[in-house]
Amino acid sequence: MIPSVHTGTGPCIELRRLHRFFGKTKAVNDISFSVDPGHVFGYIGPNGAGKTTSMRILATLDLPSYGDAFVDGFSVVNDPEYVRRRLGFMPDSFGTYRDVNCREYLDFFARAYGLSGDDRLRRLRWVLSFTGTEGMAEKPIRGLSKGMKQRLCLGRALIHDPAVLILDEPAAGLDPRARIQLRRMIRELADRGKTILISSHILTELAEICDTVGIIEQGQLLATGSVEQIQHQQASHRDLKIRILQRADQAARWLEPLDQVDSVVVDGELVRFEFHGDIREQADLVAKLCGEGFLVAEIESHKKSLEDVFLQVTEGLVQ
Ligand SMILES: Nc1ncnc2c1ncn2[C@@H]1O[C@H](COP(=O)(O)OP(=O)(O)OP(=O)(O)O)[C@@H](O)[C@H]1O
Repeated sequence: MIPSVHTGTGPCIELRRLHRFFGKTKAVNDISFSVDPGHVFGYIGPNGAGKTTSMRILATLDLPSYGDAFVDGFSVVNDPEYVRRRLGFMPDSFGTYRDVNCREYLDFFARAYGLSGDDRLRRLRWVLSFTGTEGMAEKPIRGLSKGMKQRLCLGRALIHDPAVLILDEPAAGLDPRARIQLRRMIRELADRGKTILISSHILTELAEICDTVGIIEQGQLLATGSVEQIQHQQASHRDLKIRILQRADQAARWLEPLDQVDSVVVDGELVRFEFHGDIREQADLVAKLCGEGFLVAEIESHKKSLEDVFLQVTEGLVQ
């Protein structure tokens, strides 16, 4: 019996120096990372970054040019049969099974995974209920909305109760409510012990549900860590607005030559500038201003938004 959650002690998903070349295109160019059991890893990158290629390798649908990927320590190259039973893959495009209904569709995949008898029926009932598709069970797939098709596709990935889920842009094309519902489902699956790799173009989309994110561009991992860590690493640049009672113009002249200060603008009592430093250095700066006798009355400090961080890390390069 294959366990439905990870039972070992090592990482549940691991990419080790993974490479995949298509002619001259380095779709995946030396990517390594690992995902701990029960964690959600957000794989974020612009079009053509290499997300789908690496996910397809993990799902044993393609092979690396060099390197390897592992599920529960089993290699996608050497043990693809084992890996396939342990993971559920939701591709970025839904297959064409227009004339079968949802129950028949899920039943087909349940049988393909070797489920039979009461086990199969129980699993079908659970998947229809979890994905909120039970009301659609007898409806032909051709009549489903995009959101319902995505739910059914997630149901297919879950039908054999895999420990690992690889979800390639599951939220693409969904309306805001459907996105929120999908996020809730993914978080619930992680809380039940599933290990999840999920891709998106949009960092903010995944920020709430991911334990860790990796930002990928042109086949390379540019940054990895929790959303807070990445934001902190990249947010060495803040917009500061300081209200200085009296002598604001003198304070601006004092600030201008400092290495960490740029683009100083004075507007009455307000002094606005870009500050290249962390929160500690910001505190030091304010202390020095006070030490110089300036009456600092208010401070507003704006960290970079997640969108800004994403744009800063990636260069918008397409190959
Ligand atoms: N079968 C293939 N043959 C040739 N080139 C390919 C093939 N599959 C992918 N590529 C190329 O590899 C690069 C990475 O593509 P991939 O689909 O992995 O990116 P992605 O991050 O998933 O992009 P998107 O967000 O647009 O789906 C692209 O330049 C793409 O054109």
